Amino acid sequence: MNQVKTALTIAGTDPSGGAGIQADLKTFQEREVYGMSVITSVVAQNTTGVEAIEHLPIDFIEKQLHSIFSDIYPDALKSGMIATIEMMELLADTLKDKRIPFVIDPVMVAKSGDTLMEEKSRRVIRESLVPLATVVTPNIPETEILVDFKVESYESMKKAAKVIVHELGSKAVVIKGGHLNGAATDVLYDGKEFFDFTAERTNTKHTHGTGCTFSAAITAELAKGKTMEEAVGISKQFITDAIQYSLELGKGNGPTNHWGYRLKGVPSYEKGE
Ligand SMILES: Nc1ncnc2c1ncn2[C@@H]1O[C@H](COP(=O)(O)OP(=O)(O)O)[C@@H](O)[C@H]1O
Ligand SMILES: Cc1ncc(COP(=O)(O)OP(=O)(O)O)c(N)n1
Repeated sequence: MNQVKTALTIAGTDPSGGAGIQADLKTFQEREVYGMSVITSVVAQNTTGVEAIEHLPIDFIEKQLHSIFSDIYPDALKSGMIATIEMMELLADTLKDKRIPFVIDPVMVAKSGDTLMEEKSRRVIRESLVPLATVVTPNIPETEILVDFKVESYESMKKAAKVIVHELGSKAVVIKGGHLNGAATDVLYDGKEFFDFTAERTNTKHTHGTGCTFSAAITAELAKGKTMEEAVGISKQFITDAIQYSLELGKGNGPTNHWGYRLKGVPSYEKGE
């Protein structure tokens, strides 16, 4: 019997390979699920920033979604760069009756400071997509836009997590602490319990694509049937290793290393410890 699990990413591109669709597909491959992609926007970007963006016509995004769902139905999916209100509405309409894990990485602004989601769409994502999510994975600035208050501490991360689940309607949320100081602590809230995932902060500027890689790993693990707590735990180790062994490529912020975990030998989660 064919046991392979499949995952779909719906996102924008990064021709330099560190973020977006390219990072998602590399992560799916490393996490041993069959990866598929629907492209929303083609982005001319590299390790130094974004040069130009072309959004694909909405009917063409719809055709790509149809190609996937009419043929290889994914076991889980994630969305990344969904820049316009039209794209959000299309996605909400397509996914409303799909009973598979849906991970939303609410990509708004790249680390380079370039805008990846139209300003007016930022609030719309709360009503159109977040209620459909199995888990949302905002970084600190994205969390602040979703909840409308400042998030500067562990306590305010927990307060924001409650708002995202109980008021915005996502089943769970992982608020990523990469933008705060000190240890890199992410907070998972599933509507009942909080779980902390903490790693030592790696002192590097080569963190291009961390959020995409982390959310793609969570998607892959959910596709394999892991619980949310297991999926986030495995993905936290995966992204920590990818940052620790990140690549000094390009002239700006180099990409994370998707095979970083292999450089450490067999990680404990692979040994079933
Ligand atoms: N320098 C770092 N060292 C270790 N982990 C980090 C570092 N920067 C970010 N992370 C982790 O990487 C993941 C992605 O977080 P973040 O960089 O905040 O996302 P985004 O790319 O969306 O801004 C989180 O698990 C976060 O804790
Ligand atoms: C097409 C595309 N999608 C998302 C991002 C943002 O990626 P992220 O993982 O948040 O990392 P940074 O690029 O912000 O370092 C992107 N750049 N491009």
